[in-house]
Amino acid sequence: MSFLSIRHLSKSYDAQVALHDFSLELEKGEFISIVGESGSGKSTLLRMVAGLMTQSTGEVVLDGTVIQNPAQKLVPGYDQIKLIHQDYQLFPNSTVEENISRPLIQYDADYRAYRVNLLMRQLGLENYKDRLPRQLSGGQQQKVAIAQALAVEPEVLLLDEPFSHLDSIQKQRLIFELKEILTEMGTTVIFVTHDLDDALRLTDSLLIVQKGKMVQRGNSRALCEHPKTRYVARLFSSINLIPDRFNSYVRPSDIRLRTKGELMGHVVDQRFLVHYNSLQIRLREGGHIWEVDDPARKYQIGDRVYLHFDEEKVLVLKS
Ligand SMILES: Nc1ncnc2c1ncn2[C@@H]1O[C@H](COP(=O)(O)OP(=O)(O)OP(=O)(O)O)[C@@H](O)[C@H]1O
Repeated sequence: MSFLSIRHLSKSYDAQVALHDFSLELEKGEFISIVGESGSGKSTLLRMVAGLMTQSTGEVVLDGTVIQNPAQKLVPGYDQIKLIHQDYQLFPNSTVEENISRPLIQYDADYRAYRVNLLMRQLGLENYKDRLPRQLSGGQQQKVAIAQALAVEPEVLLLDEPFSHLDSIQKQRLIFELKEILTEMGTTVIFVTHDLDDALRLTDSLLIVQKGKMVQRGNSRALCEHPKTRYVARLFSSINLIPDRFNSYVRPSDIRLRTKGELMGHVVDQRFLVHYNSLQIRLREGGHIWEVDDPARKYQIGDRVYLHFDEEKVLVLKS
């Protein structure tokens, strides 16, 4: 049996289904990122896994124990399962050190000091230990909230877009640091986000949700090369609809530009990106605009180009 089993979990709010028959098995220490657009049921899922929301159907089992929901448990939630979201709440009149040590109040003082110092060191908070939350940046406050959640060494950590207040450099650094700490602790992690790049910084193990349903699970390569739906395909890059073919698409990176051929268009816009120029090309046939990579940076606005792609690169996708 897996360490964490989520079995046929569903949640409806009145007539609206927020999560539909969701199942997932995770081993101890496994990381998974769940990617889905806003409203796809990610937060609802995590709150039920943490025992903070009552499900409509299904159950969550952690290491053989059924997680009780708020209708069954007087004080909802578990020390073994911590949920961190972007609207963390620190104690405003307590220092960084006090905030992190609060959850350890019932532990031995030596252990408490050891654990708080370790977390402050791991998260680079040592120089701020005597500051109050309002004297910290958003990123530092977020680190304190993470340290607070990790103080009791939870077995499962649920991350609900906790990095959205941070700028991208801070976010990349924090995800990298967190990955090291959580791997060392052997924590099982579910990270939900709408941002595929963030998801992949934590783990290559992905699960995609759409409208409350799991649509696909796999590593980034499998999902990029064999997406089941347009939404999954578009997480990796834009896709171009092939004229006169049913639900068939090709990625900008799978198109080659030539000076002769059948599918003709004109470059109408050009953007410099790190590894290539991104071109907008208006097809002669049907006037569709395609996005195409130009790695040789050869073509300019106004140029006539011919577009080629291999048949094996064509993606046939459901909506
Ligand atoms: N308390 C509630 N009452 C009624 N509907 C709700 C409630 N909470 C969430 N919903 C609805 O359930 C659906 C799933 O919401 P949820 O917050 O789980 O999605 P999400 O993927 O986490 O979205 P986001 O990324 O925007 O946080 C949405 O359509 C939302 O409007």
